[in-house]
Amino acid sequence: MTAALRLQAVRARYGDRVAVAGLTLDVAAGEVVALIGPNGSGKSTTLALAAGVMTPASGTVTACGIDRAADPHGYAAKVGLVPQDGATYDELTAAQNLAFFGRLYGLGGRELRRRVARGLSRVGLSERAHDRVGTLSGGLRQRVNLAAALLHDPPILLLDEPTAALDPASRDAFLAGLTRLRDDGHAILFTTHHTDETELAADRVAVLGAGRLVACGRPGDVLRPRGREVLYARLRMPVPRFLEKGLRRELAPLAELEVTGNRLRLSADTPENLGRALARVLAEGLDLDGYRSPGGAGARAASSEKVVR
Ligand SMILES: Nc1ncnc2c1ncn2[C@@H]1O[C@H](COP(=O)(O)OP(=O)(O)OP(=O)(O)O)[C@@H](O)[C@H]1O
Repeated sequence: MTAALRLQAVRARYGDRVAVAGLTLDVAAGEVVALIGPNGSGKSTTLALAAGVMTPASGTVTACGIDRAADPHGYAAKVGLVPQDGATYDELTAAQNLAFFGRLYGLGGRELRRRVARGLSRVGLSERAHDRVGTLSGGLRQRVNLAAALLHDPPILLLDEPTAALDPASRDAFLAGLTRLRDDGHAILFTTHHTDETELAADRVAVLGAGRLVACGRPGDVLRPRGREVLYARLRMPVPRFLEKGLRRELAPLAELEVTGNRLRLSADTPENLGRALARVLAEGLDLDGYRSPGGAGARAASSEKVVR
């Protein structure tokens, strides 16, 4: 695969503090790469470098073959950024926000109106075009941010913790939207603190530690301890805290259970133990909407007969 975004031996510092210490990373067209790492490991700085809003101390950054140092305007046309705190104005409507960003890219008149309408439709917000962004839910606001980043049709999309403020259902919908953009051929780099998101939405995960790439590969290979089986399921109803605690204790000999919002994650050392643990979860009366094993064949309907032998 040819790289759409290429960071080569990039270093960046704030004063004396080195934030990125010689990073080489490619993202191909039609690929989603998740950037993870502890606080302060250089994720946001890497995105700022990739977005062309920060100049590296050394190394090169190219987007679709355009060198950011040689042609900053040409480079900017190739990348769209959704910053960590969003970029939209609460007092403006969704359409006014997009028009504002369009003008920054030199668009105007009929072409601007066309792009704004298309941008809103692309993220499913045509109906809310004239609502002030401050009145929208976090998930809808994030979709306006996404439409703003895509207004100039960049082939490369960069997102800094795009799901941090979203509830689990909005997060799933947002990640599904990223997958669609990936399937349309976009190269996508996003940062996250949630490893389950990398398994669900990313083709590769890049792990940063102190500004260096410490691991890079398929999420299952990089993040899952060898030989460990993982399964995700969506719950139709939240699990009461006391039940979650009791279940976690009961499952401990077989599997580890994690519940985040309406998402449940089970991991075990063998497929058999994973199946037994899932059977216990179902026997407990937990209503699952669907389950998915990242290494497996994808989403299937939840049903005890299918998995418990
Ligand atoms: N504006 C700044 N001025 C000085 N130092 C900074 C600045 N921004 C970041 N740093 C430092 O650079 C390093 C990398 O920070 P960065 O924000 O890129 O990490 P991060 O992995 O995104 O962290 P987080 O997960 O907390 O968002 C850290 O040591 C941080 O303290």
